[in-house]
Amino acid sequence: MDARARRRLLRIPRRDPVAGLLLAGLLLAVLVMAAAPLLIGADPLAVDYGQAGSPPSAAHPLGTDSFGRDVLARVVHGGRASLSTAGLVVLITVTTGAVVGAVGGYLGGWADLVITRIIDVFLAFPRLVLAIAVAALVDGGLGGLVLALCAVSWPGHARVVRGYAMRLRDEGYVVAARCAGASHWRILWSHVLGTVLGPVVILAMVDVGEVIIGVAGLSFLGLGVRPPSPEWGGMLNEARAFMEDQPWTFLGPGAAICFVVLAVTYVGDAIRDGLDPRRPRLPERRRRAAAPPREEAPPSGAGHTVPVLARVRDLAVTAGGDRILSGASLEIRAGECVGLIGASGSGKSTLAHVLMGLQRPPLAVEAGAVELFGQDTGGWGREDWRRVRGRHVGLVTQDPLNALNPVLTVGAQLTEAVRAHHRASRARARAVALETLALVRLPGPLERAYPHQLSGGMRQRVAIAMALVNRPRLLICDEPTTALDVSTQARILEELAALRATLGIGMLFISHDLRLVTQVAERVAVLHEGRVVEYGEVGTVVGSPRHPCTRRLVAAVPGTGVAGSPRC
Ligand SMILES: Nc1ncnc2c1ncn2[C@@H]1O[C@H](COP(=O)(O)OP(=O)(O)OP(=O)(O)O)[C@@H](O)[C@H]1O
Repeated sequence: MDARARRRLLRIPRRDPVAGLLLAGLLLAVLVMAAAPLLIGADPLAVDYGQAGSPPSAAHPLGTDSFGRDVLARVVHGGRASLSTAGLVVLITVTTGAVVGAVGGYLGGWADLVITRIIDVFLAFPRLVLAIAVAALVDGGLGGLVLALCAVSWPGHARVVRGYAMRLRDEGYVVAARCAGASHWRILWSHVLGTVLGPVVILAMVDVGEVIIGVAGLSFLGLGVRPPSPEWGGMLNEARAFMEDQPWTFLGPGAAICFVVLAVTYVGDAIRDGLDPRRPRLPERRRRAAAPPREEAPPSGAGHTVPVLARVRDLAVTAGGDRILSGASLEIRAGECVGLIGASGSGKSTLAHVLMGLQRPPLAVEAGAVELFGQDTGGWGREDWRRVRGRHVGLVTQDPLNALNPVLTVGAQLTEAVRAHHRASRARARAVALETLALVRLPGPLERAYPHQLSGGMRQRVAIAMALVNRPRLLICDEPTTALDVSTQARILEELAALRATLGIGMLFISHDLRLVTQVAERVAVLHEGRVVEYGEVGTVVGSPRHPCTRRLVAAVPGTGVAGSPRC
């Protein structure tokens, strides 16, 4: 677990005081159970018929049962059996499920087929019925109970882990590890199991509650811990006959089961939320009170009265305490192209995401403002952003394969994009889609192609068509040509410039290559460590760069003759 995850875990009691209290209660309960022989004087097995069925008193705070045994001592000692059995079951099931699921999902083929069939067989039976059958078959007291609960619990874990492993199998870093010659077992251990560990631990926490109920349930049915040894489920079973006359005999174990199951489940949930770096630290946007705009932004086409399409003012963005953007400002006017340039990690994509309202926790806007079409986006809600994204602002990213759905044809995706914003018939939407394909110089029949059937350049054109299909007023291009070869890059740039002229749209062109920016942009903003350090006409910025970072970027363009500092 990395330091950030540890910090997030330690912050849980502050973020969620109820979880903190329940965790403290659980730890206290475990401590009391562990030190039971020292703390509780009464013997949980000592029978005293003279005291049988006594109500709670100073000598017996939870009363005695029908054999005169101290209920408090039995609850505390019984908790040791319940919790240790549950812990053992969870440990075995999580390990088995993770290993089996990871092997099946990662290896695929016959191994996966056999594993999934076995999982299916286990999952086909109702959990409790299967557990009862196994426990009855083994008839081995505590050992049989553990075996029965493991038998019904591991398939659920295996199925979840298998799903993760199948996805991870084709992840770039796993493929890279394969290409580097790593063995299957090494990849399984460090890449697959290492990655699924987080979700598996969370699943295990949530499972603890269910297993405690399982232990209690089987013991209640006489299939677990054997009398006279105390165990919560077994105690409930014994108390059943005396429920009306001696209610205290079932209140103790009943309350213990309820508390532990509720506390473990709640704390498990809180840990899952706490470990998820995408969860917000505060309810989103609590800081901002501005009313969201209910009016749709002005439509594209004739009649634009707002010259500035986007304005970013002193934008400060953090991610879990780290500053990503600090006081970034720029504006994009209708019809112009602004280049945003900076070294890797300077915050370019983050700025683009904030402009599209796409930032997710841990990224948080701490200060400053983003205006789109003259409106402050600070108070916009999900629906406001949905109406603007794709309709008035389009985004083109550097990886079109990620932006396109692999199982839908190009035509279907373009049509869907039109219909997301317009009440257009399928035929009308298709006509717009074809028109847009022509605009990016792709032939109409391509609408029937799937993304994987296209070349990199064609895919990027489709991604541009997707961004333009609703004729937005502002296009954000986040390194749109990075993944392309030089000649395709040049063609795409020419086409973007032509489209800008034809459609009259404003454009933010993000790149780390100043040469590209000078080809398409009129003005350029240089981003360095989250700050716009230089902003102006391309000719001025390139001709007489003032900031060392700009000088470095300019120096990297052959033929400029400007000396740059060693580091940007
Ligand atoms: N979701 C996130 N959580 C935490 N940190 C993030 C997140 N997104 C971005 N960052 C951090 O913000 C910084 C800027 O990232 P960003 O992707 O905006 O840079 P960039 O200039 O676009 O880089 P590149 O040119 O390499 O794409 C980086 O240090 C990155 O680690």
